[in-house]
Amino acid sequence: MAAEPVNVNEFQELAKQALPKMYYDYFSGGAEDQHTLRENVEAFSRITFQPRILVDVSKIDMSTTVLGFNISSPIMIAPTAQQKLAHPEGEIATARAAAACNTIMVLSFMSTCTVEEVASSCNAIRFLQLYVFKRRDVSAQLVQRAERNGFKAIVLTADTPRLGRREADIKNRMVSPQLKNFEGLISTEVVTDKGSNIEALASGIFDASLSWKDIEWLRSITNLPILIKGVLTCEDAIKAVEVGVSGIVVSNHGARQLDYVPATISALEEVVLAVGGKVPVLFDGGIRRGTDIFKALALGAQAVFVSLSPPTVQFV
Ligand SMILES: Cc1cc2nc3c(=O)[nH]c(=O)nc-3n(C[C@H](O)[C@H](O)[C@H](O)COP(=O)(O)O)c2cc1C
Ligand SMILES: CC(C)CC(=O)C(=O)O
Repeated sequence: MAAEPVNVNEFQELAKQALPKMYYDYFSGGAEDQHTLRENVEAFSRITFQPRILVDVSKIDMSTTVLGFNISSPIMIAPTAQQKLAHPEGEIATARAAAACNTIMVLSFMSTCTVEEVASSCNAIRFLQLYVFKRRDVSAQLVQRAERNGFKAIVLTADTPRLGRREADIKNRMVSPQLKNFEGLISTEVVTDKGSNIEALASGIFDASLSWKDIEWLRSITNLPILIKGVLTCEDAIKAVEVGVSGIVVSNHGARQLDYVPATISALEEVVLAVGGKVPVLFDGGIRRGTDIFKALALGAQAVFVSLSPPTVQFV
């Protein structure tokens, strides 16, 4: 029998063997040259520690609080779309994992299980990630369904006016299934014989005109706290605080959007300094080990998101 995997990279290798190439490439790939994809991981390896010795570490409490919710450790689950492509139980299995770990799951707006299915599957603390569609009424309906079903916050993804150019998806003609959340509302089943169907889907339905003024619109349709995901600069961090968001997520979307943006760990400190403790700063991108999380916390993140790409989804 093969030895048990002992780290995320080894899980990823197993996922590569288990998944159809089209899906593995979708889950693991980045945009264009994948420069930022590599940098997200490599920038962590350039940060080293100055350890102090003879400190009593016999009792460790890793629990923390995010938006008033106590979680067992500063590790939350990032929104990742279409999880049933990796495992038949999809986002329900992820929610159960979040509940078992006593942490927060952010459900992707483009999930394969509905908000109702996820809500009734377990008592995990759930936030909903939001994409704003050209059909604003569809986005609004989903936000309101999430609110009715006990979701606790909205995480507005602000780095995806169009989908990043993911060349593996173009070559594979990546397909996009009909997403159950939108049945009867809008079709997500795009069929194009050219390139990535998922890219065609995003350019067809995502509202590329989304801008700062729309935070006001979002506030008008929900009472939930709003976090903004995709901040990489002090300028945008200051704006986010000015428009009154409840939290900021430093993220480059796992390097799947604009290539050649900085590794997120390189952008974290300037955002933390600009925010000055006014709202919590969360972080994702390139985390593969506990020491990566320690580095993000040391640079001022309140907690991190890890993405459940195939490594974990397939084998939890
Ligand atoms: C397969 C996959 C799907 C994703 N889907 C979404 C999504 O639907 N919404 C979103 O805001 N971010 C999405 N992301 C980005 C993640 O939330 C997160 O920002 C990123 O994966 C963190 O980087 P990491 O993968 O290196 O941990 C996705 C990432 C992956 C890998
Ligand atoms: C369906 C996609 C728009 C989901 C996403 O955000 C991603 O694949 O990065």
